[in-house]
Amino acid sequence: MLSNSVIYVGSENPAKIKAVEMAVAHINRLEKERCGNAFTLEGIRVQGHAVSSGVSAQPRSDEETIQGALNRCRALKRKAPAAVCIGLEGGVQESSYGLLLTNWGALIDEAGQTYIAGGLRIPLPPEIAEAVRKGQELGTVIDRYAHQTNVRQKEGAIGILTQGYIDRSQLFRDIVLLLFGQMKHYSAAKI
Ligand SMILES: O=P(O)(O)OP(=O)(O)OP(=O)(O)OC[C@H]1O[C@@H](n2cnc3c(O)ncnc32)[C@H](O)[C@@H]1O
Ligand SMILES: [Mg+2]
Repeated sequence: MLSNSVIYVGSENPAKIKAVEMAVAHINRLEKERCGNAFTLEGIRVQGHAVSSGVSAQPRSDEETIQGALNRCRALKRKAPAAVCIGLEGGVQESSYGLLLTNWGALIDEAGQTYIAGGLRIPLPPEIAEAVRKGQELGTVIDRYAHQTNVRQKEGAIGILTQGYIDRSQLFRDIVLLLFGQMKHYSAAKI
């Protein structure tokens, strides 16, 4: 059990906050099945706070995207030193297979240990990739592509490009599970 009853997320984007809530619910279900009461997040509240990512609005490499996730959780940790803080960041990465959609997360635990984890990645279609390479934000380009508004706060580019088989919250949920999983693994008996 965490001593602090709030987990902070460095964003007010509902897709990201929902992702952390989904991860917490998944862990509680899993731990109940395993009767592993040592690691429960029962009763934990998830709270979003807008903080600066400290990188460009559209990170263009894994390095920059990881940095953005780290900056977000470090900014939160300065505000709430005793809490678990999470930063989630979307970005793109150039490859010989096209421009890839990428997502990264970072978590600082109660003891101050930092963990990072990456998410699923798929190539962006050439017309989206071209617009992003020219300097536009993916969030803007995907809205135009999907004839929708605020896709980034809903199913995300991943949801649009996979017909909703995987949406942005599910993608970030898995990243958050990788973060909590590592936290549990490396901090073992402490929780
Ligand atoms: O309020 P914040 O937390 O900043 O949420 P955001 O939607 O802007 O998300 P990010 O800053 O993490 O994403 C960086 C950029 O990549 C874009 N992006 C990344 N993944 C996306 C997705 O799945 N759908 C739409 N836009 C995405 C987003 O619009 C930003 O321009
Ligand atoms: Mg942003």
